[in-house]
Amino acid sequence: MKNTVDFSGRPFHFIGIGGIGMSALAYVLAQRQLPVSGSDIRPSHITQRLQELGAHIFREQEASNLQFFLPTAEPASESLQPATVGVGATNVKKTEQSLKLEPKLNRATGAAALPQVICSTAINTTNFEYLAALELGCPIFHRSDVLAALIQDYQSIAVAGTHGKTTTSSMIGYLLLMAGNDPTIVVGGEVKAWEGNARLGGGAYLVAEADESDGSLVKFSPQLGVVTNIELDHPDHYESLEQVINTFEIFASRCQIVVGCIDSPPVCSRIKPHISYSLNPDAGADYTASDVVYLADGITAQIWERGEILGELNLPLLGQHNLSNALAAVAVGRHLGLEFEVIASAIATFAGAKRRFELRGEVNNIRFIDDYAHHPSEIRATLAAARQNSPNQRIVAIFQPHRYSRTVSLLADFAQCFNDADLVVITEIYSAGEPNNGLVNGQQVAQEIAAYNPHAVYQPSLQSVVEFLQETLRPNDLALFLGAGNLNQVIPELIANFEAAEKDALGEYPCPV
Ligand SMILES: CC(=O)N[C@H]1[C@@H](OP(=O)(O)OP(=O)(O)OC[C@H]2O[C@@H](n3ccc(=O)[nH]c3=O)[C@H](O)[C@@H]2O)O[C@H](CO)[C@@H](O)[C@@H]1O[C@H](C)C(=O)O
Ligand SMILES: Nc1ncnc2c1ncn2[C@@H]1O[C@H](COP(=O)(O)OP(=O)(O)OP(=O)(O)O)[C@@H](O)[C@H]1O
Ligand SMILES: C[C@H](N)C(=O)O
Repeated sequence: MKNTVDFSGRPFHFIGIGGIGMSALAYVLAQRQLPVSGSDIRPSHITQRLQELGAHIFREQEASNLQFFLPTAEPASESLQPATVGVGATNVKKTEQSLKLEPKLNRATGAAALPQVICSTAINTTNFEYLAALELGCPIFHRSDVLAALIQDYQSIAVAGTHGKTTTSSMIGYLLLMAGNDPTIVVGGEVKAWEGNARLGGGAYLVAEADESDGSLVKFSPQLGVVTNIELDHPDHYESLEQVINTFEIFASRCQIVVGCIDSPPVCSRIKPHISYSLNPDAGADYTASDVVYLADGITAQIWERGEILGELNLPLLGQHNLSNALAAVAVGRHLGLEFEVIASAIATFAGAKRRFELRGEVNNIRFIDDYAHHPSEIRATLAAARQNSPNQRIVAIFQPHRYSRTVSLLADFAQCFNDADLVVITEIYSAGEPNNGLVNGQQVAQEIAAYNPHAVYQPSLQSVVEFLQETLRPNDLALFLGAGNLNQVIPELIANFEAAEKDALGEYPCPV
């Protein structure tokens, strides 16, 4: 019999628990008082938050982690002995410390004691903890199997699309929260309103992000599906745009109702949404906007529903791409029966998700902004928003290409998406766990961009980026950090350095005697 995810009390053990999708599920299950544990090779504030909830987090990823679920702590069999194992780049060693761990988990007997092991796509089949779970006979699921089961448990809204999933799903979750529906929310980014990427509510609705990167969104059967747009973004999984479209068609066929943006040609012609939205008032969509005014701190627009005006929307986000995301949220809210006034007043206070055009600080009239853009269309949209918002500032775009597969496949598009930047800094490619195929590197990306924007330079490392920007940034610059990897780690250091330099310049520090 095919295993089904058991929410009745059997333990969950997440391999890769610190992932943005994995941790959201782990959070909700832990909040539902289910036994949750997991491991991750990268401790973070996200794993720390789960630990504070009582989840058992193993800092090393090794076969013996699973021994702690067995009623007796018999030494593992020879084949499981993880004296020294390699996990990815991490050689881990069973340590005395780990033997002292006493899991705060219920100790059922026999097979029932074994946890349901949940794996991220980032966990490959050579992972020793995964292999140990297989050998012990644990039920093994993918992250999407747990999400699919949760989606079945609620009146669910699943937000899919190549770009804008996290922003749109977070906005929908937020407006349902503000409307008093107490939703459960599972998204791919961190949102201030619920201080993270997940929230357990007591209401009937679940709002989830439906990730297409590994094709697993075809498992979901939500009442309401949203498709924001469709492009090729994961050549590591899809051979062509046609394959991406086919996957979204399967997803859409499993939704009772589909809300879609018909400004995206494949959504318009292939998904054919039941409820449509468009930035073009003449496109004949069910929802659209007119009288759009782009302000310094957001956007106002008149919102229309099937030819009738609903009223004014004040969106505290920048860029027409976010107005498009907001139209999706309005369409969903209206479909769920909310008054436009309730929707508009909620969206007016939506602060967005972290790392989505997030202002990290301002020093000496230099603004430091963090954005998750890692696809040419996302970079183009975000630079257009920055240019619109700051027509008189010098825009310095610092971009960390993300995945070798995406960079080589979309190189021609990356070359032409930085035209709105006055200066472009390109770093070495962030692997995201991919092997370096040797087909492309950051310097080549900078060279390709320079053919269209002559002010493109290559700074290979995060340290060289810091040194370069300290010499280059000047008052009235907008420093826009673009990427989904670890580039944004340099922002706090840069801000601190500029603050120190400013204090020096103001003579606030006594001169050394
Ligand atoms: C790989 C993958 O499918 N990632 C997607 C999945 O997150 P999750 O499944 O949690 O994946 P992770 O965030 O990438 O986080 C993965 C976690 O796994 C650890 N690790 C990784 C390797 C290893 O050997 N051991 C080990 O512990 C590692 O340290 C990290 O914390 O779902 C999210 C929500 O939709 C997507 O945003 C996310 O990125 C998609 C692609 C995108 O938005 O395009
Ligand atoms: N509707 C949109 N069209 C194009 N770009 C967008 C759109 N919405 C957001 N973006 C850009 O894409 C970035 C990622 O946004 P978001 O995280 O909401 O999308 P996502 O689909 O969850 O991303 P991913 O799946 O790649 O992690 C944003 O920081 C912004 O630069
Ligand atoms: C950023 C996106 N989650 C990727 O891994 O490509």
